[in-house]
Order: sequence, then structure tokens, then C-alpha cells
Amino acid sequence: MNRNIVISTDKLTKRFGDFVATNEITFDVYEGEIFGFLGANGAGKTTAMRMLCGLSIPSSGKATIAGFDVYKETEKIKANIGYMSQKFSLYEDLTVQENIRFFGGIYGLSDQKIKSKSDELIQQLGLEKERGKLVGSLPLGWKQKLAFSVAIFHEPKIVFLDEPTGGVDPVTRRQFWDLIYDASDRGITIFVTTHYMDEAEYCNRISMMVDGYIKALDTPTKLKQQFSAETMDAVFFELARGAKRKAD
Ligand SMILES: Nc1ncnc2c1ncn2[C@@H]1O[C@H](COP(=O)(O)OP(=O)(O)OP(=O)(O)O)[C@@H](O)[C@H]1O
Repeated sequence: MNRNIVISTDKLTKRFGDFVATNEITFDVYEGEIFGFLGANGAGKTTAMRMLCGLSIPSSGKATIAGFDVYKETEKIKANIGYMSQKFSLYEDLTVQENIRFFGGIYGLSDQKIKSKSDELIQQLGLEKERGKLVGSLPLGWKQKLAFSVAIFHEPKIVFLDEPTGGVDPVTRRQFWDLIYDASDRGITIFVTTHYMDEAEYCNRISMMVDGYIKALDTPTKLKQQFSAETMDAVFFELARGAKRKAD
């Protein structure tokens, strides 16, 4: 694997008043790596991800994203990343084509580039017949694939995925992951949160957060060895069962 570091954090911390949501987290992520960011509800994943995307200023610690500083260069960070979440991704009342054009414009691509790339994308996803349909009318698994493709339309260095495949079955999730592997092969780094342990198995490395701390970080195989567990489910249970925080 390529060892260029694209995300680097050093004791990165976020406090809300006296409450420490993310506590001195330190890790590096490499170019093209698929990095799983796991943790129970309330562990601090979204808080950490918001800092890494330049959306929230840390309370202390350091971090660089694609070489840019999370305190001073948030606009440059935003230009070099893609983001997709289960909660917000595409506009349901725009067509497939309109969504692609809209997000291509936001990411600063020229009309010419948007046109050529959107034809390619629609063909790649097999959405030729759906091109003029409202996104709201598509099955959830298709929406997710389209949302992911739109998030990397501008070929960012890193794409952040916040529970991207919520609500779909393992087969559909596997198809979604084929797109993730393609993007990783092209050198795009994938930073993904998930509650599905089959997806955890697909990651190159995984970090496990508990109550604001990173409690473990390694490949799925090594984590299973470390915790004498057969499955990532069992590793997760072992780590998360002592968690004090609950979901909001
Ligand atoms: N703006 C805020 N003000 C105060 N507390 C906050 C704020 N945002 C998050 N928190 C708290 O920080 C903790 C971590 O929340 P966060 O959303 O980062 O967790 P998470 O790991 O993403 O959980 P989930 O899987 O449920 O999304 C929670 O206890 C939450 O209540």
C-alpha cells in the first residue's frame, strides 16, 4: 500500500463546556486506504469527523487533512474532500441528471466537464433509463450508490462517509462497496463510519472509539487476534460493552 499520509491527527480534542466529546485522538490514514471509524452511539465519531472535514474547530490538538490545517485552512480542506451521509446526500425532488449537475457545479467543475463526466457516471451505474427520474423515486440502494458517486465526482483526495449504507441489505451493501474499492484503487482515501460489522471486515484498518477515546486501531484480522474473537462483531462487543455513553 502507498504510505503517503493524507489524514494526520495528534491529540485532537473537542469539548462542549466541561464535556469531552472527542478525547486526544491520534492516528494517521494513508492515501487510498479504506479506514473504518467505528464506535457505539455517542462515542464521538460524528464530532471527530466534523473536525476532520473543516466544519468544526477543535478545542485542542493538531490535525492535517490532505496537508491542510484544520484550524487555518478549512476552505482548502473542503475543496479537497467529498462527503456523504445517510442523513443528507441528494435532493429527492431533483432528477438524477439534475442532482449530478447541481453537485458538479458546487464542486466547481465546468459545464463541459460535468456533461462528459455525468454521461460516464450514468452509464457506469446503469442508470440510463432513470436519468430523467426524480431521485426520490429510486430504490434506497441506488440512491446511495448515486450519492457516493456524486461525492467523488470531483475526484477528491479523501471521501468521508457517515453511515452511508443505513437501511439496506448485505447484498446491496456489497454492491456499494464495489464502488468504494474502485475509488480506493484510483487513490481516493475512504474514511467511513458504520454500525455494520460486515462492512468493518471490508476495511483495510479500523479504529474503535469508546466514550471519546480510540481504544483500538488495526486491521480486522489483527483486531480479531488481539481480542481472541472470531468476528468483528465480537471485537466490537468486547470494546463497547463497557461504554458509559448512550445514544442521544
Ligand atoms: N454540539 C454539542 N453540544 C454538546 N454535546 C454534544 C454536541 N455534539 C455532540 N455532543 C455530544 O458528544 C457526544 C458524541 O456525539 P457524536 O455525535 O460525536 O457521537 P457518535 O459517535 O457520532 O454517535 P452516533 O453513532 O450516535 O452518531 C455525545 O454524547 C453527544 O451528546
